[in-house]
Amino acid sequence: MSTLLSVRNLTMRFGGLTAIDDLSLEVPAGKITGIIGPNGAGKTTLFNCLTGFYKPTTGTLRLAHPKRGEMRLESLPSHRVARDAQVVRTFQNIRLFPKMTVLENLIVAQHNVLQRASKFSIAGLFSLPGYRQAEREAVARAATWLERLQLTRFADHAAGDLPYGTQRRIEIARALCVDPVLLCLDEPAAGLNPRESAELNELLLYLCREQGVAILLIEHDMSVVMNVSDHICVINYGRKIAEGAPEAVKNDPAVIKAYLGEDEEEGVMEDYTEERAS
Ligand SMILES: Nc1ncnc2c1ncn2[C@@H]1O[C@H](COP(=O)(O)OP(=O)(O)OP(=O)(O)O)[C@@H](O)[C@H]1O
Repeated sequence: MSTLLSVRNLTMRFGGLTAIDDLSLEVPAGKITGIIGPNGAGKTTLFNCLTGFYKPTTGTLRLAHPKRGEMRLESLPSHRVARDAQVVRTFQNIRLFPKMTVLENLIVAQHNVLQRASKFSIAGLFSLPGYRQAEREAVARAATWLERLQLTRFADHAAGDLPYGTQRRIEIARALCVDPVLLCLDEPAAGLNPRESAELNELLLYLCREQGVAILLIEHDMSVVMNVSDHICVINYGRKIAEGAPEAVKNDPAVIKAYLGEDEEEGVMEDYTEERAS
């Protein structure tokens, strides 16, 4: 499988604090790559560097865009990372527009396409045919993803009135509306109950296996990350301490030590995984 994203020697400093420390990793196309690590390890900072929220102190982020060729994410502003590189993220905290309907949330996400079609207001203002066509396509794209994610029945509900697990699913549907080349999910299982976590597993596997979406997944819930990831990269204090298949990573002494401290026995990570899964 070809490399989609290549992170090389990434460092991000905030004053005297080094949140990411010379990190290198490869993200393959069409696979799920898990990023795990204890609190404060630098996981979200990595996403912030990838998506243009932070400009890395040093290092390169090369995206092999299937249509545009190589793109250097570290030099793009955040709106261009989403619009041109099609690297899209969700956040730890749900950021839907709670009073808008689910369908409206998914249409707003396509504002780049609609704005272009509106010729920056004039065509939109007069509802010219090109703009109406773009609007129809935006609604159709939203309806497709709502159906694929089994959310159609909620299309006209206010997003903020829906259960937490459903809102998380809507956030993912919204991100999918911009046809991501790489979908970055920041703790999508946070706040979900075990049934919702199991449904999330199915959804992530469906997106990857059936829709070919490459996913970069930050997750603390081991019942999700260990079950769906093809490859896991473990970071601690901004440095990569292990990587590999889930089975290898969860038995890695450096990972067990990072999560549970010096004195724990091997295999506790496995117990932890099973405990979270049950
Ligand atoms: N804008 C910022 N200014 C200063 N320090 C920051 C900033 N953003 C992150 N940090 C620090 O960088 C380190 C890594 O934080 P980050 O949020 O990336 O960790 P994380 O692995 O995502 O943690 P968690 O699992 O708790 O979400 C932390 O020490 C954090 O306080």
